[in-house]
Amino acid sequence: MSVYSGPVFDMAANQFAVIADHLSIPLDERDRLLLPKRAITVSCPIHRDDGTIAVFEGYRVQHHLTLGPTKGGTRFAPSVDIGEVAALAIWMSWKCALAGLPYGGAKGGVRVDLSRLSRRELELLSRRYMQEMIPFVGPHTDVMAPDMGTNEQVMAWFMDTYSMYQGHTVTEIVTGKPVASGGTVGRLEATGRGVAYLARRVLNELSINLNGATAVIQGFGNVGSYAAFELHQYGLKVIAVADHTGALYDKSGLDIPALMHHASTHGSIAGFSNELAYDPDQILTLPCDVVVPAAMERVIDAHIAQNMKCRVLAEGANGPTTPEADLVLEKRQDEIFVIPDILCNSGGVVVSYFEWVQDLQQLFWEEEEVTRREYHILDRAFDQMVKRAKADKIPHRTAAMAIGVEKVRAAKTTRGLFP
Ligand SMILES: NC(=O)C1=CN([C@@H]2O[C@H](COP(=O)(O)OP(=O)(O)OC[C@H]3O[C@@H](n4cnc5c(N)ncnc54)[C@H](OP(=O)(O)O)[C@@H]3O)[C@@H](O)[C@H]2O)C=CC1
Ligand SMILES: O=C(O)CCC(=O)C(=O)O
Repeated sequence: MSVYSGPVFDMAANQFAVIADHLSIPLDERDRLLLPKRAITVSCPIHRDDGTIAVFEGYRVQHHLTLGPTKGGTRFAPSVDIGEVAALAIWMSWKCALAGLPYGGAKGGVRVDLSRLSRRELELLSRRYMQEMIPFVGPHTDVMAPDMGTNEQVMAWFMDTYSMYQGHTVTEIVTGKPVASGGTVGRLEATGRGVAYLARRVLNELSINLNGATAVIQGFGNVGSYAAFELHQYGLKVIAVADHTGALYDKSGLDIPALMHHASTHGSIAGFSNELAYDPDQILTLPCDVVVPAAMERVIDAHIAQNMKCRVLAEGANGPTTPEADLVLEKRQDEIFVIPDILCNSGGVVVSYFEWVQDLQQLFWEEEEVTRREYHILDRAFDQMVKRAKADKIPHRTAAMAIGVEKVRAAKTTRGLFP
């Protein structure tokens, strides 16, 4: 029996089967492409503030090393298990290949409820996780980054722990670090910025006026808040936002800069306004122009997909749409334009790549250059996806993944890994 199981892994495997059928990949090649190269499980003991010892389980899955080091975020959340991490690593592979980055996919995480950790305990856990991973990561082996539940500070602790072990500063071991510790300008905003940029591109192509267009955002962390901010800057009204504490709705548009300030000082959107409180279960089906899921996987099921009333689904989260929902959205593709996750949220890893390149060269770029290059890569991948979808008469997700899988397969084939 495989160690990889669970609904998120099944989803990644199911999507891959669709692509493999579409590309007529022989059955005996499929496991080699799908199953991860390495999966590492570690125990991370820490001394709690009350003097007791607690042990947290950590994971890192490296999907393939064919194109270069593996690359991907680290998630701290109660849901984390090896199946979820493996699925996220596989998606990273198709995402990096679609964007043309010299990486395989990876993902890591610790199963932990952050609401139960003090800042000191979080630092100990972050450092212990990296310490346990030292034999398996490196600037040319596997480069970590933030994901749900981790941020610039956690990346700085990772980098510091690795550097102390090496005896010198190794900024290129992780990306998404603070600029003060070798990070790049523009990484903090990159994922949300990319989501908003692509959503705007689709709105323009659909001839929808940005001024007065409306958006709904689920998740108000790194991705959701910066996507909301950029859409707001473009002139859209962000009419609803949700995080795990609840939702806010204002048909005339929420004050996004004020909400970002509130969320950064209070840790969530709770307490921003009682009058604007709304049912979080209803927000994905609100009538609007753009829906951005930017929280968890599998939030859009077939029922929600059937009831969505948006023109653009811009997937900020990884894996927000179930395969059953994809079948519904395929039938509704003239009504709803799907920008699939591996394209839509790829601005994050694209700018992580720029951060790694800058750290390796010790030559740092201006923000204008970072963002211009990010948008160039997103536009190129978007064009390739749309062209492929039209040519093969397939949904956008199938097209985007087919391009990614083909590139990985071509690299494996030319290196001689297949007979
Ligand atoms: N960070 C990055 O650069 C990238 C992230 N992604 C993906 O984007 C998604 C979000 O990541 P990121 O923004 O970094 O994570 P964060 O931890 O910064 O934010 C996650 C947000 O989702 C909210 N949330 C969690 N559970 C729910 C729920 N059940 N309903 C509504 N909201 C919920 C959180 O609320 P609360 O804070 O109240 O818990 C928080 O607002 C993930 O799928 C991640 O894999 C993809 C590419 C890059
Ligand atoms: O920035 C990176 O390296 C990875 C970001 C990430 O985890 C993702 O794209 O899902």
